Amino acid sequence: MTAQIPVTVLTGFLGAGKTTLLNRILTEQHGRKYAVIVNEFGETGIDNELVVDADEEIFEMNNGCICCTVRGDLIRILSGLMKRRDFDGILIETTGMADPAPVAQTFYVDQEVADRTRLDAIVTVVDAVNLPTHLDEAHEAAEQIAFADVILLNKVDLVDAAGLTNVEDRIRAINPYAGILRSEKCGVALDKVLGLDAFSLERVLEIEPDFLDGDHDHEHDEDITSISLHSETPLDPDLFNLWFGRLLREKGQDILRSKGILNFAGSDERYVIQGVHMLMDGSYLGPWPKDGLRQSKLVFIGRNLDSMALKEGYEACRAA
Ligand SMILES: Nc1nc2c(ncn2[C@@H]2O[C@H](COP(=O)(O)OP(=O)(O)OP(=O)(O)O)[C@@H](O)[C@H]2O)c(=O)[nH]1
Repeated sequence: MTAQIPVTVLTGFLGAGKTTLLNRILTEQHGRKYAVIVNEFGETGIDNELVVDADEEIFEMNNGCICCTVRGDLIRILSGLMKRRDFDGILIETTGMADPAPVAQTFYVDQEVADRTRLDAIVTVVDAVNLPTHLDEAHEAAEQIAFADVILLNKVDLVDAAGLTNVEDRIRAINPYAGILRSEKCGVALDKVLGLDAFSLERVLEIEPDFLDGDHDHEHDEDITSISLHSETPLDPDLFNLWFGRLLREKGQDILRSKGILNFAGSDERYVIQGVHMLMDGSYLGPWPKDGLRQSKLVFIGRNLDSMALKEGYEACRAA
């Protein structure tokens, strides 16, 4: 019998640091090759462009949540990968809104996948700043912690010691078993997150006795939606930063996550903008492809999103 390929699921709420961890894994010298599957909540894929340009092939699954409508896609991608086997492991980055249970279920209830792969661990990245709010407002945040084999308590640079203890207490109340590693920018030794052989079916059955029954009945917070904006006209960087900064200051409670790749007038590089609630961050990512279209794309995920106002605000940032 051929060895089962280990699969690591990277999960965690919107903006916690999953792509940061994925990039860390892909850039570090470990001599292993990974197939990477990235799933996003918004219909416009941004993450595949934010994942470092490593040798690894990236399979993108957009327009739906990995735990719901696109599970068939996941099985298809996994089946295709199984035929090749030219890699040592599979990494799956879920959307920030995913419930990890049905993702884990795929590795047990689909026979072909179950025979050829082995769920090594569910690694949950936690945003030390926003976890308390996320736990109060979205049940997915608690599910991601409950199913974790390892938890990265990330963004420790932004929270004081008392705040970190408080967040750790909340994590422990949901999952007393998983190891908690404190991190800044997901800077942990990779042997603490990969090759752990940590996923335990028994523990999962304790949390969810019908885990092996196939269909997983779960609901998402219907209030959380996404809006994607696109344009080919270059944007004025000053106008954009002014608008975006004010938007997050005023609506950052409701705008849980924002991210984009922008075509700024006067620059040949792609500009990446990142927002997690009110915190924003931006940097140049490298040149646009030589003969490709320079299309800006911006995605908002949150509650009560006013698509008209967002569209108008964005369009007003066009360079003259
Ligand atoms: N200050 C600080 N910022 C961080 C840290 N880790 C990640 N970030 C920033 O947080 C933002 C979100 O990080 P990502 O890695 O894209 O988060 P994600 O979980 O992949 O986000 P989604 O996939 O959209 O849910 C980015 O701007 C990161 O640079 C950290 O430890 N400290």
